[in-house]
Amino acid sequence: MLKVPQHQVAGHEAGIGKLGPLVDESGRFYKPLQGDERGANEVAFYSSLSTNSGIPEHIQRFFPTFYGTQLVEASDGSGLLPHLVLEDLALGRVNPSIMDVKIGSRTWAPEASEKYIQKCLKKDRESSSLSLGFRISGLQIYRSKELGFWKPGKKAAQKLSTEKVKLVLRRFVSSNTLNDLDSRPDCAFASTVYGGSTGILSQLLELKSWFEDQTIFHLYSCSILVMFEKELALKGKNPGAQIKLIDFAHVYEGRGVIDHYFLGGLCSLIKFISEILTAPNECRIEVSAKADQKNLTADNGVVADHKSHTASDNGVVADQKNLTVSDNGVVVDQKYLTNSDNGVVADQKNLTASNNGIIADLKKLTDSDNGVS
Ligand SMILES: O=P(O)(O)O[C@@H]1[C@@H](OP(=O)(O)O)[C@H](OP(=O)(O)O)[C@H](O)[C@H](OP(=O)(O)O)[C@H]1OP(=O)(O)O
Ligand SMILES: Nc1ncnc2c1ncn2[C@@H]1O[C@H](COP(=O)(O)OP(=O)(O)O)[C@@H](O)[C@H]1O
Repeated sequence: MLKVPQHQVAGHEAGIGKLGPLVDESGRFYKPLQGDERGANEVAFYSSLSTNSGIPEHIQRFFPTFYGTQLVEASDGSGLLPHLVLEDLALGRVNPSIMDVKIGSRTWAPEASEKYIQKCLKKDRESSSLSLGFRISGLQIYRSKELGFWKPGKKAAQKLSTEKVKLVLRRFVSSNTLNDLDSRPDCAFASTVYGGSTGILSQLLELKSWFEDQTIFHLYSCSILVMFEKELALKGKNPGAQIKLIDFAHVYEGRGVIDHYFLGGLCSLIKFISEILTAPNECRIEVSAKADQKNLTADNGVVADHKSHTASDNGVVADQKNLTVSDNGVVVDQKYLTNSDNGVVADQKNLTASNNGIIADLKKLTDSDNGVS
């Protein structure tokens, strides 16, 4: 018997007349295949995963197990429809706190249609994607038996300001999680959930080290699902802190190029989580938009990371140089985010001269979005 997942925090939801994922009791998660290339993309990605020698075993564990596709009764009542059959990541968790973090400052693949790009660009601008390199697509934080979960609506979660996103990363591991965002989070579970050799930070760092090398895939609009169980943490037990990569409808071939969008967003997330571990009590709640932006520009992690790559001279630099001259747009995009008032124009002129598809992207970003400074 298939039912609606109890702990879904983002994405399309099953309901009356609504197509969304379903779960069974044996621990399988059925995600309906989108009829267009998104469904085909995701199947192709999962099908290639286990046999792809470029993905080491210790990285394979970050993906849900894939059990193929199956025709099942769709949740919207439209009859039998092919679904991806995946491991149900919430199986065995009683009251999990879950956060869906969509990684990347840009969430559309290069092949996307103009209409789809506009839709994504709007969401990227209106969320923290453009400024932080990631956004919270949805979340639930377990509070207590009496209070249940704090689960802001999907749209509300996505519209959180950059400061609020940082605050939510703290609330996620706090014991004083009331409904309002004004209370100062105590970060009581930061060290057990984010920290330690098996904690979230350590897992994110492992993923990062792979993304520093891998050039097989570019994962647009992919999410990191972050999970743990507060009740276990309270009992002094292992809280089951875990990250998993999900949503591969917009995977694109890497063609020998580093996935800078994903890597940049991942570094940014790592930076904020590291900060929580090093300074769990330093929580600035009120910061003016301008100060916030300054802070991001100077200290956003995406930038810092690129700086450190540059300084470390480890091949990424050469890569970035190639990317710049080969009109890839990634580096320029980073520049755009970093120094919107310098250098970018020259670069964009070069790019425009080369007249490829990426220029159009940059134009969109430039013409209509030069308020990011
Ligand atoms: O339609 P919406 O507004 O729910 O958008 C979906 C997004 O939900 P959101 O509201 O941004 O959380 C949804 O985002 P999340 O997975 O929820 O982060 C996807 O971006 C989805 O696109 P696709 O199926 O991956 O191509 C988006 O679906 P499409 O409408 O583009 O198919
Ligand atoms: N394998 C899984 N097991 C459990 N929950 C999942 C799994 N995959 C996704 N989810 C839940 O469903 C949500 C949406 O998943 P996603 O693949 O992004 O769908 P969509 O393409 O509709 O956006 C996630 O935020 C998560 O809560």
